[in-house]
Amino acid sequence: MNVLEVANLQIWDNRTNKQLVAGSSFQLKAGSCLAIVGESGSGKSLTCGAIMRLNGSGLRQSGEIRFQGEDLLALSEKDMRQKRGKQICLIVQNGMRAFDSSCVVGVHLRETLAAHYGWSRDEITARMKTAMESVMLKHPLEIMNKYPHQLSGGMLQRIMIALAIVLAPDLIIADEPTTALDAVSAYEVVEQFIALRQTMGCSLLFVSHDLGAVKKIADEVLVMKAGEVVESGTTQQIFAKAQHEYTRYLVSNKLALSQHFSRVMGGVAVAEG
Ligand SMILES: Nc1ncnc2c1ncn2[C@@H]1O[C@H](COP(=O)(O)OP(=O)(O)OP(=O)(O)O)[C@@H](O)[C@H]1O
Repeated sequence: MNVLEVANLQIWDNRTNKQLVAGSSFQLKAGSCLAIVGESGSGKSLTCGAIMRLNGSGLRQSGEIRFQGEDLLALSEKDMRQKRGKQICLIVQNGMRAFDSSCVVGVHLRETLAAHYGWSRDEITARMKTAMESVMLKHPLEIMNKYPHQLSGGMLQRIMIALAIVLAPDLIIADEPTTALDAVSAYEVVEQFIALRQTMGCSLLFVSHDLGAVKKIADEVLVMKAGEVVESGTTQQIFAKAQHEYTRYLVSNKLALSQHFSRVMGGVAVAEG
């Protein structure tokens, strides 16, 4: 069964009328991980934004986006708000921007969880503490009392993953979750995503430039170029027998990055065909 079905998604810039995503279609099977790869500007984030219905009013879109069979584009904004977080959780590239810089992270976590669940403050804190410990964040209570700028990018990403663990959504969309991190933090965050899938069995849409991480985590890969899907297939097919010239170019050009990733992982040659 597919948890997500996107059919003929098209996105335009209202101001210039330029088409930014040109009719992409793909499916994500329940419990599996689909990675979207492609160079900067290929439409990956806009695709995530379209699913979450978070692209701004300067953009318009057409097509069909079905989540567990339900047409997301037909939902009222109120119903869509209920889906965000609790059923579909978005983890973005820059943890610093995801949190309100004017308050300690615990406030954001409590507000998010209180909006979806009728838990008391103590229960929320206890659940967050357990989840934060499970993603290797030491001293969670102290962390919850810190402002975002007092924490590293890797810590903020792990806090978002911990929040996702507590929210227990059916689908996690991770839009370049490791791009802003150093190699060691990126490795740790990818490990946490792998653990998350194993423990929660949730589906994952994983957008990344890091083909080493993609090879490690994804079951299937969608390759985007200039707003179009140029190829899709199993991770094995994409890395070993890519059909499209652009995919082969991406795989070979990202080799350096992947090898860096593999060094951090202790010598596993993740980028090998
Ligand atoms: N709000 C917007 N208004 C107009 N154009 C936009 C808007 N957001 C993105 N674009 C343009 O749409 C194209 C696709 O952008 P998108 O952010 O989806 O790329 P991406 O593949 O996620 O890139 P990156 O890997 O750099 O994040 C780009 O050319 C970008 O400049």
